[in-house]
Amino acid sequence: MWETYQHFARQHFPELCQQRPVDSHKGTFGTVAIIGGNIGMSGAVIMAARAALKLGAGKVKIGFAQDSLPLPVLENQPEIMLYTADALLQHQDISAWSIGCGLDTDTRALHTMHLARERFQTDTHAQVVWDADALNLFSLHEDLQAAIQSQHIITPHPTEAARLLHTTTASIQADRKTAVAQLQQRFGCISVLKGHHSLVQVAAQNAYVNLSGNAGLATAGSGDILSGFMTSLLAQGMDADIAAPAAVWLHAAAAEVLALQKIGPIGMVATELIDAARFLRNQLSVAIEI
Ligand SMILES: NC(=O)C1=CN([C@@H]2O[C@H](COP(=O)(O)OP(=O)(O)OC[C@H]3O[C@@H](n4cnc5c(N)ncnc54)[C@H](O)[C@@H]3O)[C@@H](O)[C@H]2O)[C@@H](O)CC1
Ligand SMILES: Nc1ncnc2c1ncn2[C@@H]1O[C@H](COP(=O)(O)OP(=O)(O)O)[C@@H](O)[C@H]1O
Repeated sequence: MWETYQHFARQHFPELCQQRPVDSHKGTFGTVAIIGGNIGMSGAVIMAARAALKLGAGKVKIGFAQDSLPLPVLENQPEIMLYTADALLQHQDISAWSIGCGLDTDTRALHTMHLARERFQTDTHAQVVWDADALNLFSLHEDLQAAIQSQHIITPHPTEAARLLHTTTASIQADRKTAVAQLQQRFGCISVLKGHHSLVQVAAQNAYVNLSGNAGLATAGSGDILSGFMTSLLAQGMDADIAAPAAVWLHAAAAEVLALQKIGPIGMVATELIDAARFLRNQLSVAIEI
């Protein structure tokens, strides 16, 4: 039943199909940092962090854009370490970052983005996925865009893309291929335009069209889960130009797995994608001989 997925992944994303080395340890699979989660949207970073952990990252840390921690421990995921965003942005052991889920655009969020700009303007080799309100803040405060490096990934949905390109959602949707190429050119980084048949533009001539997925993905937090998956693959050592399309494909394929199990598309919730993607990734590596 899973052969079609195995076949596709082996052809397009062989890195997703590799088994874990027998002598691996948690350091082998990197440390993820998820920055965002302003007051009322702690759930966004928690979802992204759980997605990163369960897709195989060695360690996962959350940095809440709040003055103090909203909770001392995640009771249903105590493996995840909790910090304020200000504290986590000082850590030196991070393999990959996701910045923006549930961040909001208020003065607290802006303060976090200024700290992020300071860090990534000098830490130029960092792996970063910019998502959600980080993108909205890039639109509102163009000076923040100095943080973006060529190996970074931006993941706007059509309305975020419209804000970034100072146009309307309708015009983005009218010509999505041109829009994603403009994002890549304008921001000089890997660009993902989300939505039905998400597009990934890695370089001027290098676009990937994702055909997996279903409308079950149209649910709150689904993008936060994608951000967690993508950052997890980066932390595990995948190059950004592969991690971006691979995460887009796996995230959408997980929705297909849930639909096959009759958990969706109607009423599927974002966190359900996590175990489905973990299941699928393990299926992909099952029959591979190294
Ligand atoms: N539990 C939580 O804490 C959650 C927090 N979230 C956060 O909420 C913040 C606001 O994000 P939102 O995206 O909800 O708000 P936005 O105002 O940025 O965008 C939502 C609107 O964008 C348009 N849009 C999105 N996808 C589209 C598509 N494929 N085609 C056409 N139009 C499309 C729709 O009009 C939609 O109502 C973000 O920081 C996000 O991370 C959300 O992820 C939901 C869950
Ligand atoms: N109709 C659809 N078909 C395929 N994928 C979809 C559809 N609607 C949404 N998605 C996917 O779901 C995710 C939604 O992300 P986003 O809009 O950022 O959600 P949120 O902000 O709630 O986390 C994206 O990966 C997008 O490509």
